[in-house]
Amino acid sequence: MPKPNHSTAPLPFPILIGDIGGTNARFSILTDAYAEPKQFPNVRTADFATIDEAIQKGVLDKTAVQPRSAILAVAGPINDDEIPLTNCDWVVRPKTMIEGLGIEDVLVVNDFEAQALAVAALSDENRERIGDATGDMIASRVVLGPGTGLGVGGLVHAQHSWIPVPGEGGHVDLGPRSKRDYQLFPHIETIESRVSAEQILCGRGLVNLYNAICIVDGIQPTMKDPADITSHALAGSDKAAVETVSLFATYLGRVAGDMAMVFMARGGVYLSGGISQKILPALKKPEFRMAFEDKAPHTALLRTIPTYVVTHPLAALAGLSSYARMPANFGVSTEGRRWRR
Ligand SMILES: Nc1ncnc2c1ncn2[C@@H]1O[C@H](COP(=O)(O)OP(=O)(O)OP(=O)(O)O)[C@@H](O)[C@H]1O
Repeated sequence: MPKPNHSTAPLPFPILIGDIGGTNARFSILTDAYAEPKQFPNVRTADFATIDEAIQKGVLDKTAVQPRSAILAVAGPINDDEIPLTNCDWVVRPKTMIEGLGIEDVLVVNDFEAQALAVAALSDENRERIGDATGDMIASRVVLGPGTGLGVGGLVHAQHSWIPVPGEGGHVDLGPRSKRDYQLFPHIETIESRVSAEQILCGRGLVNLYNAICIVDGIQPTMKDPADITSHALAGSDKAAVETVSLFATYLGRVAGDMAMVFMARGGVYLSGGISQKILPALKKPEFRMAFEDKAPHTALLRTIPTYVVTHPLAALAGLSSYARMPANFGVSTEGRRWRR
């Protein structure tokens, strides 16, 4: 019977690497520490009843390589032998995987830990800088990802290693500051009467903010899809959409600046998730960076911290691969989330 195991011994190669999102799951296999990962086509989670079936049909049936271990990044807390995913019906059951898929060792981590691992070493081709602050200081970092929700992960640099810190940073309070904020915030849909950052800084949050603007300005909302709002905003073809994305950039800058202070992220703040890349031109306008730096009494500190949008198409997989190759460079906790035959 497979058992939970806290071993920090390296996982044996070949290693199956998986980034399991709500809509898509992405897989690759690392055959050894030096080889390029063997990449498999994205799997749509809705196309398979279980993750085990998706791994069998989407990966194992397509290669002669039998992985001995697996590292899987999932959206959601890892508290038990059964890990339900936040935005799809799959349940990750490492014990069942070990029994059914010929894998002997499974480590499950949080999706934003994987994103954090990725930003330890991201080359310039895989990121786009926002603002003038530059530098690749070996120092703590933060990643924020507005997508279906708002994920936040810290990457603390301590004792010569990178320590990813999973958390629920997307659920911090977000408060009004400007006169316009005070008009709009009473109309932002709350969660148990609270405006958490995720009520605004994600796909449905964009719609929430757009609706509040329409209410205050007395206009009929015409858009329900976040992608419509951002495309009208970028094209400059709808005034409320333009303001929505401008304020989204301001609020994202505000929360990103807060996270930078919490983690003393002199190494940089990285924006990932489905939305950041799509609104890159809006993030390059002054609002994001102004809000990021507007952190008295620490404005001078924030001015020195670089901010980037992650443009790597498979950043989480890249982060997990770096860890799988060189586990000694990272302080990844395995307690309660590693299972071995
Ligand atoms: N062009 C766009 N502008 C604004 N929002 C968008 C755009 N395209 C997608 N979105 C929103 O982004 C969210 C999806 O984000 P993301 O791609 O990060 O998903 P995810 O939760 O990581 O899931 P998965 O990993 O399965 O893709 C949805 O709310 C979607 O409506």
